[in-house]
Amino acid sequence: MKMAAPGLRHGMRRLLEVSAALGRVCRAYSTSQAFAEVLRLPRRQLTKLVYPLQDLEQHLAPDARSDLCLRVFDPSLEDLARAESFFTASPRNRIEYLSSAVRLDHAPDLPRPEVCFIGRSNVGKSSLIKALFSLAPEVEVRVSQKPGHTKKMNFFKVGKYFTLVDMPGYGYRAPEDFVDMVETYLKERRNLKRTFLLVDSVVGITKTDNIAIEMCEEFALPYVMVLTKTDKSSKGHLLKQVLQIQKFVNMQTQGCFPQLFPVSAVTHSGIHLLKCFIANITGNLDSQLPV
Ligand SMILES: Nc1nc2c(ncn2[C@@H]2O[C@H](COP(=O)(O)OP(=O)(O)OP(=O)(O)O)[C@@H](O)[C@H]2O)c(=O)[nH]1
Ligand SMILES: [Mg+2]
Repeated sequence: MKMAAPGLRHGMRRLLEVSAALGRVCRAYSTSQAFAEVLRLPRRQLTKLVYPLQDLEQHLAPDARSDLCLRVFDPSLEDLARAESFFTASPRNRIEYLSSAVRLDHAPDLPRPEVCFIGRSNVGKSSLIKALFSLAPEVEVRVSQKPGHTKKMNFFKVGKYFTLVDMPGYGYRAPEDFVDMVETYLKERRNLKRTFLLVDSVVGITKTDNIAIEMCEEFALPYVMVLTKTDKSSKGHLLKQVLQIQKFVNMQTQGCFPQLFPVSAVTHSGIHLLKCFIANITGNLDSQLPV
């Protein structure tokens, strides 16, 4: 019998590792159908979908790899499967739109931990929330090609676990009362655990983004940078933008989480990891991961 070529042997070992992981995850949790399908993907596709920064890292020269913070938050496939369950609607886990508010004192009074999504008009905030809720298809999240579509703060309840808030965008066609509404919310919302600041990965950090970054820094908010629309760029362009934004975060910010979260609402790349991060920072993962 012929020996398998080294590359093939390596490939087979990987495949065995993946099926072992799949077995472990499925035994540990009643893994949702959708995530079980993700786990069945070939390794490279799985990495691209679930750990997009690790996928990009493979294309970096060895000396540039240390620039990228990609394992500060490094959950296992088991952690990801657990996080999926919070985002899966069922009669026992109701995921629903709660209410909208234009002023903080109109916001629902909820004891649960909250996270919010801010960013320029059209950057993809509502689309991202819609992608996070893909396993809760009854929740309606409105997206539009026209910038300035979301005019109010929209509150969504995720079971008994946490609340997500979709914000109006800043910049072009922002609502007039934007500053009062959003600044007051960010400054005073007591149960706000983390702010996700969305930046368009095609364009990079703009002047308008800088104003929002300065605001987060000034209020000493813990925030996380999410890079949207990663499906629109070539790998090379995306890599260039990611490295530039990473450099900015390393050199010029205090309150920003060091690891970037590239996502696509179209391919769902990075969405599972972000769900897991949200479950973790709201204190809902059994094994709290260091962040
Ligand atoms: N290709 C691609 N298009 C996206 C993605 N996310 C959003 N878009 C598109 O970008 C446009 C704006 O998306 P929204 O989600 O409404 O943006 P928003 O940040 O909520 O905008 P405002 O509510 O106006 O502040 C829509 O045409 C979306 O289809 C993505 O990941 N990939
Ligand atoms: Mg919107």
